[in-house]
Amino acid sequence: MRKKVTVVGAGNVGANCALRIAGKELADVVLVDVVEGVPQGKGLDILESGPVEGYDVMVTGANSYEPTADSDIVIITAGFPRKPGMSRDDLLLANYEIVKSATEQVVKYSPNAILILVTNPLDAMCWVAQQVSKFSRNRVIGMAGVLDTARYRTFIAMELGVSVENITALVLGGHGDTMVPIVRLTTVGGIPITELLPQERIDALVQRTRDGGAEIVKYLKTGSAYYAPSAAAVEMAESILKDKKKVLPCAALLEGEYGYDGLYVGVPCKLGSNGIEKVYEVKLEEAEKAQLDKSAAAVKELIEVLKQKAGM
Ligand SMILES: NC(=O)c1ccc[n+]([C@@H]2O[C@H](COP(=O)([O-])OP(=O)(O)OC[C@H]3O[C@@H](n4cnc5c(N)ncnc54)[C@H](O)[C@@H]3O)[C@@H](O)[C@H]2O)c1
Ligand SMILES: O=C(O)C[C@H](O)C(=O)O
Repeated sequence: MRKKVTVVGAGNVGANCALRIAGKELADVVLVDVVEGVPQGKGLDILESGPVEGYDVMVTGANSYEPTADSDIVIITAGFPRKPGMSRDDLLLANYEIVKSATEQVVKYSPNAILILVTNPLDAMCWVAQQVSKFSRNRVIGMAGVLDTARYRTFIAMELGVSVENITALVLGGHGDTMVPIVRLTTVGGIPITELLPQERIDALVQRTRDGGAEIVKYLKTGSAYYAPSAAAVEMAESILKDKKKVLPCAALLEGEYGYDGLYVGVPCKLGSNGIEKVYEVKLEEAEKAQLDKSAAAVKELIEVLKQKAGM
């Protein structure tokens, strides 16, 4: 039977996720949004691209969750994007309400689905979805590390004038200003980046990566990035749908790994048909672990706010 993916939120990220999933013929797609007509119109528009592009899957849109029943994967993109001057954390309480209600509906109709969260602030929204769904941690996964790593790889490739395909890198931690690109494990065609660039250039690329989301917000003014984010979310969905077992940085609920418990933090995970099939614990140097601690503490602070203000 054909796979089914629901994308909640038919805005910039959601619609591009739907388009990419259809384009790769990964699954039938149901787009859901609260705005009447938008998911229906965008769904039909994507469907009508099929004859030209040469894909053949069903794409529909709805304002309710009945049509989403028995989805294999649900990608949650519903919620406000930030505007210039805002941090992702400023979206916490507004997007909490949205993610909570969307998750309740999703779970009702697709109790066996794997959830991929995109809505910001990402790590806190993963926690909300996991608390509400009560799904085991392998089935509630956050998209951030694939995007952050993609940006880091892009900037390195631009700096060195080499193919982005040659850059292997890993970004750990929460999807915020404290994310942790691991320079020590960054290679260019197998060569450590530390042998190719002076420290101050590396530091600048790391900082640009940390500011990567804000850089796009500054250009766009009305919202945030969506082409690279949708590509990243769909890479994760593809690995799950095709049981590819790719090792990708994902926000995962840690249960003691890296010394954290009950927190979503970006770490390398194996993604297969059961969702997160393994969390990899990379040996970190002291300074790297200190940075990761700082990043995890920032995520924890948001969870505390949710516990206090929203009674989660
Ligand atoms: N994790 C990441 O790396 C990452 C990357 C990009 C964007 N984001 C986040 O993804 C979210 C969406 O970004 P966007 O650019 O697509 O925004 P957008 O404004 O284009 O789209 C959001 C959509 O959500 C819909 N929506 C609102 N409440 C809803 C609900 N209860 N049910 C269903 N749909 C609802 C809106 O109507 C809108 O169509 C933002 O929170 C943004 O910060 C995260
Ligand atoms: O920066 C944002 O607000 C959106 C997203 O998290 C991103 O990194 O592009």
